Amino acid sequence: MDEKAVLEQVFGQSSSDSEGEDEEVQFDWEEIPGVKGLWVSRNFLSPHKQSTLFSEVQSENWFTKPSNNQAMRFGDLPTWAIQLSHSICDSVLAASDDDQLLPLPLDLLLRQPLFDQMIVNQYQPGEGICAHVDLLRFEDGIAIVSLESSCVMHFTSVDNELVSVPVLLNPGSLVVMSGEARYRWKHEINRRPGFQTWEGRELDQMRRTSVTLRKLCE
Ligand SMILES: O=C(O)CCC(=O)C(=O)O
Ligand SMILES: [Fe+2]
Repeated sequence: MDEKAVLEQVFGQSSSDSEGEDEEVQFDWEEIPGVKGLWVSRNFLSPHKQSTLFSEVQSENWFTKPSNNQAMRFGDLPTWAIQLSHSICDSVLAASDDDQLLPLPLDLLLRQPLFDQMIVNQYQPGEGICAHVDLLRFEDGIAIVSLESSCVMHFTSVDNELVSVPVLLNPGSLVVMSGEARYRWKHEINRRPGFQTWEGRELDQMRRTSVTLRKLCE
């Protein structure tokens, strides 16, 4: 049985086979050259799905003033986050092809639950996150969904700080990191003036909301 058939037995048919056009899981994965294990899907969420997800986040009432900028959940995630995890799984699955690498390795994709920890960040213009490798208390296989404003996330090699790879995270995009990308590269969002340039142009900064999903180590 091929890989896709195994996955469909475990998860059922991916929603891309069964739902309407707007629900279709996009198949636009891009492997970032130079950073093994780093993949981006730029059209992961349609504009309609982005606004639905954003409303779901806002209706949690976590971000009632700008100084409240982060919410964390462990264990049981809200229903919308579980649905988001399923969409991530479907999207990775949709990339499976006979001899193509999957954006997330199969053993990570098959674990249950796929994610049991979530951080939602809401960054005002100018705010970002310092270079870091995610804590080792989290397993391999991390996903980040971006909403509202684009930003450039820089990946810097732990072994050679001079090597920095910029990745554009547009609203509706999904990033997954595993293996080297997760353990051997730091990621950072520096939104101070001069650091958010893409294709020679400084990005217009607005508020940015991100949903990061991870799995705690057993
Ligand atoms: O907000 C983001 O896009 C990244 C968040 C992150 O890297 C983290 O919480 O570890
Ligand atoms: Fe991180």
